[in-house]
Amino acid sequence: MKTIRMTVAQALVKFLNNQYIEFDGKEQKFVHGIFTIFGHGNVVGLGQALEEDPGDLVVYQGRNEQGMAHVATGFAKQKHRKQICAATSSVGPGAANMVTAAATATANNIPVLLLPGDTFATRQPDPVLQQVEQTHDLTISTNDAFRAVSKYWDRVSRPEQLMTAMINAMRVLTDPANTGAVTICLPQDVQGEAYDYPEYFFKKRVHRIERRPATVEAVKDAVELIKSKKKPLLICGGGVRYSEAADSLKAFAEKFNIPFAETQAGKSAIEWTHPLNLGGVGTTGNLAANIIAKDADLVIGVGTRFTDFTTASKSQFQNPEVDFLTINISEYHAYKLDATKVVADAKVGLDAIAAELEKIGYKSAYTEEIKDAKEKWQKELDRLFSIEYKEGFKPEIAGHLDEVIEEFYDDTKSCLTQTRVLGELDKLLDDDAIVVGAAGSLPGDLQRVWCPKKPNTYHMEYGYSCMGYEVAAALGAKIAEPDKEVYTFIGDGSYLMLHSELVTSIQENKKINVVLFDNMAFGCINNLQMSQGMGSFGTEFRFRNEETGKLDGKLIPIDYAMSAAAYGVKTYKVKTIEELREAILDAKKQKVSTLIDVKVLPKTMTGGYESWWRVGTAQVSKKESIQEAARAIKETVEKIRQY
Ligand SMILES: Cc1ncc(C[n+]2csc(CCOP(=O)(O)OP(=O)(O)O)c2C)c(N)n1
Ligand SMILES: O=C1C[C@@H](O)[C@H](O)[C@@H](O)C1=O
Ligand SMILES: [Mg+2]
Repeated sequence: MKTIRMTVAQALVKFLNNQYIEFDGKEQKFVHGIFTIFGHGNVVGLGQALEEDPGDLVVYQGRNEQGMAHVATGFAKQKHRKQICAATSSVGPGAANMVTAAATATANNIPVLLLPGDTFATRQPDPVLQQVEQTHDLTISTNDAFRAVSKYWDRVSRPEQLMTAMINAMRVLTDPANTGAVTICLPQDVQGEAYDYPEYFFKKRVHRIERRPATVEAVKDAVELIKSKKKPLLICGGGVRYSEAADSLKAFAEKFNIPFAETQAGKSAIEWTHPLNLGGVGTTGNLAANIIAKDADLVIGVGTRFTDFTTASKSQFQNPEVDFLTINISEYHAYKLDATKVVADAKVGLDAIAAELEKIGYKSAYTEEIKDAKEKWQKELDRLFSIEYKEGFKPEIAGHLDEVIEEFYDDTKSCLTQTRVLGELDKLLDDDAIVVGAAGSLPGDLQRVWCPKKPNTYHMEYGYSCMGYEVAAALGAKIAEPDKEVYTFIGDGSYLMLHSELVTSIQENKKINVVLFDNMAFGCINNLQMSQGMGSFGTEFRFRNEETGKLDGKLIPIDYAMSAAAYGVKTYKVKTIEELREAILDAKKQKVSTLIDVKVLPKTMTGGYESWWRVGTAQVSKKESIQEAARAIKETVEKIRQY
C-alpha cells in the first residue's frame, strides 16, 4: 500500500480538493473554498496546511465566525446545494460563534462544512486558553454544542479517524434528503500530527446526487387521490429549486390546470407572471394564494417542510374534504399531515405522476377562480405599492402606535412607507438581480409582494429566520453568481445584529447592495406583541428615559450611511421616492458594495391576508386586551388540525 505522510490538516485539505459531485450527468468540484478566522486552535494546524498547499480551495478571511459561516451557507443555497464552502474557527468562542450559523444551515437543509478547532486530544496542557472545563465530563468541549444543530458531527481525536469522518461528512453533505451543517471538530494537537495516509484516501471521489425514483405503488396512490379531487393546489417548496424541478412543476400545473403557491424557499422557482402562480401562501402569504388554499380539496406539497408559516399553524386549509399529498425526498417531511406519500426526488416524482394522470385525462375543476384570485391580489398589490404618507394617514398596521408615525417623521423627515419602497424597488432592480433576506418584517412583505421575473432570484432564509444572515448571505450569493447584482433587504435590527461581512465584500471586491429599512424598531415583533394585546414594550429603539427609568425616551437616530461609508462602502441616505430612484440608479453603476439607508415609517409593512399564526399568548393577565387575545387563540386552536 502506497502511503503519503502528512499532517491531519494537510490530509484534510488534500481530501477536500478531490471531492466532486455529479448531478444529471454534469460533474463539478464540490468544495469551492474555505472561510477562516485563525486563532491558536487552528492557525498552526489547518492554517499551516492551507498556507502550504490550499490546492484549488479559495481561502477567505471572515470577520465574525457566525457571519462567515452564513456566507458559506448563502453560497451553497444560491448554488442549489451543488457546491459548498467550509469554515474553520479557532477553539472556544470562535467555535461557539458558528453554532447559530450551523443551526441556520441545518434548518434550511443547506450543506456547510464546519471545522472548529478543539481542545487538546492528549489533555496534557489542559485547561487550554478558552477551554470551558465541564467538571462532570472531561470529554465535553464547546464543540459539543454543535451536536444539537448538525446533521453529522464528529471529532477527529486520532489522525486515522479523519478518513471515516470525512467520508461520512461527504455522505451527508451530498445527501439531498438529509443535508445541513456537518461539523468535524479538530483538536488543535491532532491537526498538526503526522500520519501515513493511504494514497487511496485522496483519489478523486465523485458523489452522485441521485434522483430517487417514486415507486409504482406510490405513484398509483397519488393518482388515485388526485383523480378524486376537483380543486388541488400545488405548493412549491425549496426542494423544487434544489432538485431543478421547476420545469416539471410548471408542466404539471399547466397540463392539469392546477395552481401553485410558493413557500419562502420555493419562491422564484417559476416566475411570478405565470398565470397559475399564486405567490406566497400561509401566514406570510398573499390574498390570492390564501383564498385558493382555504378552498382546496387537495394540497400537493412538493419539496416543502410544511412549516407553521406555510400551513398558517395548520389553519390555512379549511375545506373539510382536504387531503394532503407530499412529494419529498425526505421520508421525514413526506410523513407530515397524514399525507399520501411519494418519497422521491421532486422532478422524477412529478414526472411519474404526470405520466399516469395524463393517461386518464385528468383536469382540475377550476374555471375562473385562479384568474379572479390573482386579479384581486394585483389590485391589492397596486394599492400597497402606492401608499403615501399624507394628511390623515393611517398605516397598514393601524391602531397600535399611530402617534409614533408623526414623531418618526419629525425626527427623520422621511415620508416613505415600506410597501411603497418595495413597489419602487420591484420596478427599479434588474430582472435577474438576486434579492436576499431572512428576518424581521421584510420576509413577510417580500413573500407577499415581491414579483420575481426570473428564476432563482429570490433568496430567503426562513427556516431559521436568523437575524444576521442577510448581509453575509448576500456575499455568499455574490460569490456564487458574480455576474448578477445582489441586493440584501434588511431591517435596522438585523443590520445592527450582524453585518461584519460587509467589510469582507470590500476586501474581496465582491459588490453587494445593502438596502437597509430603518424603522427604529424590532418592527415585526412590536406588531406581534401589540396584536396580542400587549403594549409597546422593549421593541422600539428608544433612549432610556431618566424620568420614567424606562426605555421610553426619544427615538435613537442612527446614521447608518455614515457608518458604512467608513468601511469604504458607497452609501446613500433616502427619505423620498426620488432619492430612492437616484440611489438605485447610481448604485448600479458602482463597482464597490453599496448601502442605501432608507428611513421607512414604522407600521407601514403589510398585514396578514386570510391567515393566522399560533403564538403563546399569556393565558393569565390583568389586561383585558391580552385576555381577549388569549381567548381568540384558544378558539381557533379548537378548530384546527393538531398535527
Ligand atoms: C438571531 C435572531 N434573534 C432574534 C430573532 C427574533 N426576531 C425576529 S424579527 C426581530 C426584529 C427584527 O427587527 P428589524 O430587523 O429591524 O426588522 P423589522 O421587523 O423592523 O422590519 C427579532 C428580534 C431572530 N429572528 N433572530
Ligand atoms: O419571531 C419572528 C417573527 C417573524 O415575523 C420574523 O420574520 C422572524 O424573523 C422571527 O424570528
Ligand atoms: Mg426595524
